[in-house]
Amino acid sequence: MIDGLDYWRTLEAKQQPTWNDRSAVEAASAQLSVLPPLVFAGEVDTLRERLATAASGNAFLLQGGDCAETFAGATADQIRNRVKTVLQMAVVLTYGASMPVIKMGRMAGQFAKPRSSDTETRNGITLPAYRGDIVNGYDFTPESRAADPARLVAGYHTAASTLNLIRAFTQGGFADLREVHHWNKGFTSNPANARYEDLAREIDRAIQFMIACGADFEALKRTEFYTAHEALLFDYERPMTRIDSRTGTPYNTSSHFQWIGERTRDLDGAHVDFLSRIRNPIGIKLGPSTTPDDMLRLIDKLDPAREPGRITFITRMGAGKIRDALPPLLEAIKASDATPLWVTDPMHGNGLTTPNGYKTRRFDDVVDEVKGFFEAHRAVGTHPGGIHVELTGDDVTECLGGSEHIDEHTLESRYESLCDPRLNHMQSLELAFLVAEELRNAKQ
Ligand SMILES: O=C[C@H](O)[C@H](O)COP(=O)(O)O
Ligand SMILES: C=C(OP(=O)(O)O)C(=O)O
Ligand SMILES: [Mn+2]
Repeated sequence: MIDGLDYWRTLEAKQQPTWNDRSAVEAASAQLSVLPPLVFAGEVDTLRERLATAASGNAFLLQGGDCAETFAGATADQIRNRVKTVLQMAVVLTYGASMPVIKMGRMAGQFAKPRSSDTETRNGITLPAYRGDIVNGYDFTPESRAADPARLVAGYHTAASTLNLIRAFTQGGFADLREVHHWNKGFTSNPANARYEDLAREIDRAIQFMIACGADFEALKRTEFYTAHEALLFDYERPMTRIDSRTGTPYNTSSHFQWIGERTRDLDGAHVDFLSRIRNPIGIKLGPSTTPDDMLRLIDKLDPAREPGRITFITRMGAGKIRDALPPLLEAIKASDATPLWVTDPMHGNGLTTPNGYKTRRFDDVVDEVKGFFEAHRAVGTHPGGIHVELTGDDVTECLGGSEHIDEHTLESRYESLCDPRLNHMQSLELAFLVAEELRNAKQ
């Protein structure tokens, strides 16, 4: 009989690749199962406590990173730029919220993608869809698009080196608050961002005040930084799940936090069952069709003990729908004994394809969904606890609008994402300033 951590094997597992060589997959999984864990269970417990603080209205979660990390993109420059962007956003949000901001990258493991279609057709030729670097290659050839089990182990090593650099940056002095603030001054001194100058000046005064008071800036040279990805691919997530020697309970050591995607959150499906059995804090994406009943049943299955910090709902409703779709869910939670953390993903409900063929999103729609999220929480009296965005620290042109006024034509110049469009460095900072304003209003 199969039970416990392997019970998912008896259930429907959606969005898995078609591997042609099952024995090679089993060999790769066996190899992964004896490689060192990427995170320590004690760090995961600390994160759960931090998220509990956010769920109770006393902290804010920032999750950001690529839609699909790539092996080629795991360079020092690109990792640094992403970490830097998250740190820059976090300073602005900390000030706006007057609360600690929990920093979390969609990094060091965000390699597997669910797709709307199993195949892609170009010029009459049909091949398997790209499912992320941990499964197959992006090049449109039969060889590259075939699922390759060797990529499972390559994914682990890429995650390990990415995480190593993240730890070095965030513990070794790169995260120094004064330095991060200095970078933000560079952003607001650009005339295109003059609108945010006042807020930047206020933050500046706050830091000068801290310096004058003799605040301990040594401690502010380091920061906690957590990793997260969608727990999609069983042949990676299962072997990375280990029994913690301290407590005898299972932790998925591939990252601190994993989430279940909108396409795989079926109550009776394999993903929900597997994640119900691990100790990590978990996220669940909720799209606009989610009913209060779906949501409450997910809580019963994934958090029967109602443990603070265990569940984060990441809503991705779309700017046009959030104001109608979110309040009934918030009301249902208010009337229950559950205390999830609420986070907005203003990206995945706002996709569109331009006539020239680019998958994109409008910056204005992203901002509008964030505003709708705050409005819904204000109306119901619940805590808008975080934001989840697809971003990069590079100057790509993938989302329309923002202070650089990226238009359909400009998308062609630097569109690099292999899956969904990301906010670029400037757009990410601009969003952070706008969210900081919302947080300030929410407090008033
Ligand atoms: O990142 C999310 C999904 O993988 C993505 O939105 C699916 O995109 P598709 O509709 O192009 O498959
Ligand atoms: C696949 C994703 O989102 P969702 O499951 O919300 O569509 C994602 O976060 O990249
Ligand atoms: Mn995506």
